[in-house]
Amino acid sequence: MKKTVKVVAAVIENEKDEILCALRSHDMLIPNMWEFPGGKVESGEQLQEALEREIEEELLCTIKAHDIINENVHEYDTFIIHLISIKAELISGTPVATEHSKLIWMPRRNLESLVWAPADLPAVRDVMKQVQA
Ligand SMILES: Nc1nc2c([nH]c(=O)n2[C@H]2C[C@H](O)[C@@H](COP(=O)(O)OP(=O)(O)OP(=O)(O)O)O2)c(=O)[nH]1
Repeated sequence: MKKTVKVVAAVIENEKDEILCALRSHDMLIPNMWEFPGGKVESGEQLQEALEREIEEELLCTIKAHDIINENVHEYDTFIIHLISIKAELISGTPVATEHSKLIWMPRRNLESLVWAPADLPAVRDVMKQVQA
């Protein structure tokens, strides 16, 4: 039976209506695909708490995690992912790619031009549909 992993991912927007996108490096699982940065939820952790920790560890900046935008269960060849994409706000610092090969701020309307990890596509569509408040 395939293992299911619970992953939280941050949809961080800047003041120019651009979204932070991260390119998985060639030596990561699901290599060379774009994702919303984040990682696995540890046992006993709240979703928002897990996301804030992962971003601090991976991007060396502080975010505040808000509401869930999309939840998607996707079956990869070797595991099943329960991906929870969460709206988040940059509180301090500048995101730095410590594990990813690249970070970019992408205008919301252009998100679909990137090659996303397959599990992310429903979240990407939802993010593109959201209009600026
Ligand atoms: N972070 C993140 N992972 C994603 C996304 N879409 C997607 O399929 N994944 C997959 C890739 C990985 O197999 C898994 C998350 O693993 P990870 O390597 O980012 O998480 P982690 O930092 O907690 O992992 P680890 O190094 O502790 O093993 O989920 C996404 O948008 N964000």
